[in-house]
Amino acid sequence: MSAQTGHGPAGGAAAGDNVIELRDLTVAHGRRPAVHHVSGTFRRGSLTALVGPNGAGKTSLLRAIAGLHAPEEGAIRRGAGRIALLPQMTSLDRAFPISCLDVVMLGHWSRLGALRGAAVTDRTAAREALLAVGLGGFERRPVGSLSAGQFQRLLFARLLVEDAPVILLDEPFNAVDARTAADLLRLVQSWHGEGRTVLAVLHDLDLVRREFPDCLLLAREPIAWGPTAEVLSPANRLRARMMAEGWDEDAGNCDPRRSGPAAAA
Ligand SMILES: Nc1ncnc2c1ncn2[C@@H]1O[C@H](COP(=O)(O)OP(=O)(O)OP(=O)(O)O)[C@@H](O)[C@H]1O
Repeated sequence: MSAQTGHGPAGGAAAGDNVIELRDLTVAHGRRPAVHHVSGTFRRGSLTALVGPNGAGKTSLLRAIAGLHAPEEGAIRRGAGRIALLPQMTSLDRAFPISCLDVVMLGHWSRLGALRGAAVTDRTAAREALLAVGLGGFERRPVGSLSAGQFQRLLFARLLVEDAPVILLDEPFNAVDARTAADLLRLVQSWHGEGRTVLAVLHDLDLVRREFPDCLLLAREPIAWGPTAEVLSPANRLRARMMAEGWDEDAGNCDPRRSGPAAAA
């Protein structure tokens, strides 16, 4: 498969290229919108950074795309293929008594179903995934004994065996050292090279400019979506900051007749 880039509100691609399409999407907690009026498409093979201030709705949007949070309004059209999600590390309970190999095996079960017994080849693939993320020999280690960086490597090993065409990453390089971040970034780049569609929540804008061809800048609503250099203009970043600062946490849903992103990339 060859990698493609380019997507956003303007679209322009053939429908089959659009792996995920957001139609005037609002995601809410209770009746309070976390993010609203997002419209646009992620093209097959695109590599997109999802950026924005704290509380901008990035995690909420990611979870909605993954199917873990139903839209309050609007719709998400998902093309064929599974979606794998790497949650924020802080949201995971690492005290759970489970071995590293078993965590990686969970990637098989999400792909093939929990009722199917593990085959020898599945265990081999899980061991190979551990090796690929630099955790060879960690098979029997309880996850609770891992450092933050090792734990993130482990979750990437699980993504490797999940083998999903669409991969969502929530702050994948948070709380890991530079070497671990570089190793994990190489995996992300290899997924992009294989034609997978990758969307990653990130805060490091220098990294985004260097490594992510496309970007969605969010501040409860899309500020801009498209080629990274254009999206991360000083004017767009200022607007995102002002939108985030001016947001009323207690506001309910707004007029549903309003639609479309605030600004196209
Ligand atoms: N489970 C929840 N229940 C109620 N409100 C929530 C919940 N999760 C998120 N929110 C609210 O939704 C809004 C968006 O949060 P979200 O975590 O999606 O933002 P974010 O851009 O990922 O933030 P950060 O960069 O700080 O991780 C915030 O106001 C947050 O308080």
